[in-house]
Amino acid sequence: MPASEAFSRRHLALAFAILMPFMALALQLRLWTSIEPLAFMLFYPALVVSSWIGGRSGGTIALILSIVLADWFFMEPLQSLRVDNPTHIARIVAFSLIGILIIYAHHRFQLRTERYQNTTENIDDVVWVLDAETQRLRYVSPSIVRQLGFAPAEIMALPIESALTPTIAAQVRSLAVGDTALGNSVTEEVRKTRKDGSTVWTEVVMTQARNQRTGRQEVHGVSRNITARKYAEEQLKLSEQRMRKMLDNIPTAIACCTLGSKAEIVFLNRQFVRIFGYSLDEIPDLGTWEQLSCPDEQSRRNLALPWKMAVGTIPGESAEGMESRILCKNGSMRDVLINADRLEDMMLVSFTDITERKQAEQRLRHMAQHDPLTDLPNRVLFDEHVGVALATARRDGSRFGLMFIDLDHFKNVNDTMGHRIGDLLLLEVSQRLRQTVRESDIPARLGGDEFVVLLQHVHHAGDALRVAEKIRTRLGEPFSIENNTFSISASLGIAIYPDHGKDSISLARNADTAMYHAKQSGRNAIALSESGAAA
Ligand SMILES: Nc1nc2c(ncn2[C@@H]2O[C@H](COP(=O)(O)OP(=O)(O)OP(=O)(O)O)[C@@H](O)[C@H]2O)c(=O)[nH]1
Repeated sequence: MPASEAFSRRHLALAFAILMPFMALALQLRLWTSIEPLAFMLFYPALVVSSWIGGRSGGTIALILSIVLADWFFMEPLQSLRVDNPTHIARIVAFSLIGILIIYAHHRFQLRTERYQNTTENIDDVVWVLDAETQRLRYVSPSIVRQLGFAPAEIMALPIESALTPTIAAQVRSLAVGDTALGNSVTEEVRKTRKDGSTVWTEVVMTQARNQRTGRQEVHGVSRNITARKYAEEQLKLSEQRMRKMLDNIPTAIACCTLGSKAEIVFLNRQFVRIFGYSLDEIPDLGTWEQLSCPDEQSRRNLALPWKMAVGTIPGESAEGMESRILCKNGSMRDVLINADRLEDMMLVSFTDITERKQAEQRLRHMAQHDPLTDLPNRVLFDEHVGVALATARRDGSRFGLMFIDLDHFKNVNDTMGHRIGDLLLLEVSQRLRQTVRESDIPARLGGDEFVVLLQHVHHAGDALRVAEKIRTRLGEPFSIENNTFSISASLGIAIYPDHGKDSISLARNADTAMYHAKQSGRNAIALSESGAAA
């Protein structure tokens, strides 16, 4: 009830209490001079005030008093009242008014009492009032029986530490010394022990107050049973802890981020930190993570794409399978497969480390395309390069050359110095080939002692012949392998696109034939294909 309303009601009641005796006195002085007026002057204020304050008992007193008053003062005169006498009519009206006011006041108090009792007795919350000065509970609502198993009287008899718990008692004390005009309020959650020994969680809201009747400082409290909510919260916390533990122990790196445009990262599992080296403090949002982990535009796009795709999906759906290369904090690169799953209010992005798988794939691919002894491209890869060179030359109208190289009498090396020295010689030959040709030219080993070089951007046959001569000279220089110094020679055959063939098969055949001619001419020689393009 607002203070101003309480103030006006109280003053209205007091005004009546003062006014009515005077009114009755005036009437009595005129009509019943034989009765001592002061004798009933006391009854009127008593009647009004008892009804005003008293609730049920006050109402009962008011009723008894009104019967006594009516019987004592009104019955006899009423019988002698005469309606043709204006003074008598005024008396009847005045006494009726007094009666109505008493009944009205009593009715208001009954209503208020009932409302108050309904509120405090039927709700599960416990309402209590503490006198700040005595530090004792002045009122505890009956619902305390349901909440703690104690009767209100039992609780009120206890010191506040036991009745309200030491935490609440401390809060109450600090509120009690504060300025009540501020109406400060404190909320605290505490666990209390019930009479049967079980525990109950309560949320206690305490407010400074001043008793309007007595003017004493009080603390009003409402204790609400929140055991069910606490249990649910604890279950939720446990389930969250379990979930985090599970996420921490899976081999996939996980990042959870918000759905907003900033995509703030709210959780990283242990595997994420272990793989990439970044902690949550270092990558608060997706933008920062992209800047740090994606050195190039393409990987940045690949990293962000699953996020963006999943944001557009409905909760529960996911965007899968984008591969990206991530730069880790320690400078190493990791290949990851990124999946994004949209949850209700956030995004769960998982990174599966596929670096080893990628490396294994790379190794297999390399093995399938390279010669194991010299690590030069093998026939498979060489054919791919020739295919690309053909497409480019056809488009640009440019030329390229195919050069076949076969070592002369290599069998002798194997036979005289052993297969191992033969292998080392082949390795050395491959290195000399690499060193002699341009970066853009592609040497390869077709098998045995047969090598081939793809000569890119040849303007005319003379260019290819010059390279061939360089190779022939370089291979003719002495080899020094495991304290064995010896010399070999090689025969080389050249075919130029499109002069000696317009496809890879005819080019290869013509280069091989030219090489055969070089052999035939006495070895350690170079021969240019003599075949025309039609051959
Ligand atoms: N050490 C070694 N020898 C190989 C390898 N592959 C093939 N060879 C040998 O290389 C020799 C190739 O000989 P050919 O090219 O037929 O004949 P050549 O002795 O070189 O004589 P010309 O070619 O006629 O000058 C054979 O003896 C093969 O056994 C290899 O990987 N390592």
